[in-house]
Amino acid sequence: MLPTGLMSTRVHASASCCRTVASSQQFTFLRHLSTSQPSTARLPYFHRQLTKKDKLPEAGTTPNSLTPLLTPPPPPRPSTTPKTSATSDTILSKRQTFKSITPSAQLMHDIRVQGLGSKAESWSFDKSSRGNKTIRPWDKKLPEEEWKQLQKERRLPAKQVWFEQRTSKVVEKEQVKFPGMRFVAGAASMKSVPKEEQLLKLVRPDYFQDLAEIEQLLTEAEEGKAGAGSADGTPRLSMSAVEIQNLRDRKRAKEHEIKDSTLPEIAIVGRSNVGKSTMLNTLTESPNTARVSSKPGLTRQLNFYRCGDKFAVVDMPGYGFAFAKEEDKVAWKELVCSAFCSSISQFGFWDRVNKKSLLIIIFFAHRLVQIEDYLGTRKSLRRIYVMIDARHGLKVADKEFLTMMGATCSKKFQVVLTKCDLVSPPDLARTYMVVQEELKKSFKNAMTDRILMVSSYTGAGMNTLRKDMLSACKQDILVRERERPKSTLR
Ligand SMILES: Nc1nc2c(ncn2[C@@H]2O[C@H](COP(=O)(O)OP(=O)(O)OP(=O)(O)O)[C@@H](O)[C@H]2O)c(=O)[nH]1
Ligand SMILES: [Mg+2]
Repeated sequence: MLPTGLMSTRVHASASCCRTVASSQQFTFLRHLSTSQPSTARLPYFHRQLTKKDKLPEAGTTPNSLTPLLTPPPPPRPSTTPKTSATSDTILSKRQTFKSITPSAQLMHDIRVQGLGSKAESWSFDKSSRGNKTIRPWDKKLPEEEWKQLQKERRLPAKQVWFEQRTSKVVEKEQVKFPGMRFVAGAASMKSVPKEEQLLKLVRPDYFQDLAEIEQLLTEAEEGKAGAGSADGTPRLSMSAVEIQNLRDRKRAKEHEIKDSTLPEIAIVGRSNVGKSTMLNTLTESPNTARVSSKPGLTRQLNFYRCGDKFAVVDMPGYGFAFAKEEDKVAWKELVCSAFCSSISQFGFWDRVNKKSLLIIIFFAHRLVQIEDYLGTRKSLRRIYVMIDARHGLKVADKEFLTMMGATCSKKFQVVLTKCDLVSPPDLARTYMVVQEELKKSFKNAMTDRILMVSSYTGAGMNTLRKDMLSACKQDILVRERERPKSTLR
């Protein structure tokens, strides 16, 4: 278990300044030390200029246009402004401040034990004929005694849990392997971005049969070929407009029924490219569950993955313009602001913003509406997992999204730090503490007792995440202990 509160933090303000062991509140203050300095300290020159302007003319001196010519030029500003060493030293860069945080021993221990962090893989070496090979504890089959001994020494998690494995059969078309449960999302259907109907199919395949029949009838009716597919081969009369309308209504009702599923759901949200889909693949131990790309924006719809009759995981499209070009960002912002103020035609947007930008903004706006709609209205939603890149912590896009989510949705959310294999353990611990502090300060719906950390590449932290997901859905199907999961990425 990870520590609940923020541990005491030592901040090295500077080489000359004092070393402070700060409490959580002090830590927050000191972290923003550079911005909380008085303006004189940060901008001495401009401050002087401003105070000069504000000064009233002295008594007896009248303002004269010639005065500047007659009065001797002001003495040149001393080039060596008495920069107080304390001032320059106390202005810490963001990076310095970050590095000055001392992670707690407990947090470091948890990170090491879970195998998180970039150096976590080098546990031991095996000198073979091919050279040195890194052996991780979960690579070798440890004898029971040795395993227990390691657990005693707290070098391994006290309890490693796994889903019950019901079948070890090769994955079939319609069943993606999920340890212990049948995953109904079809690996084949996920190869291309599925249409809405296909997504619905992923939620409730049995419901979908009826819908398919209705759709078939509708297409036939619309094409004027009703009866062509009747069982006895006798042609039927073509449908009237009222009958077609009835069919449409039935279709809509069916879709609603599917959409308002009562199956507990877990939503995975996060910035584009943060690793949501990859995490789902590692969770399911199948590289084909969701499509993954190094380019942001691959997942474009809400993808429902049903986990037997237990719960469903919803992989969401990413938010944020993390990888957009600067000019595109400006164009989007401009467009969004102005679109709220007035109609497009009035402002002549087509002339000012290129069409590509417009399409992109519509694309992102549509996504946000989609996500917001889902999170705000879905009754069966049990928990939201917000993915944050462990290398960057909370970014502006994340904060904006969480604020928006706080306004529309009262559900609790759990933050998960992803890509933990790319960060060194101390930096990971620091990010953990900074994110936890920020969440405590600004987001009341955040679950701040602990933040989960995972790496989809090494599989580290996945068991904890699985446990958390199951407890969110009130499932108690954790029965079998197992070693660390294998990574799905080669
Ligand atoms: N090193 C490392 N890379 C990762 C990890 N997880 C994902 N990636 C990489 O990050 C990139 C993006 O992964 P995706 O899973 O497609 O990201 P996403 O959040 O689903 O992106 P969108 O669908 O665009 O919202 C891929 O190139 C992955 O290989 C991880 O744990 N470690
Ligand atoms: Mg994705």
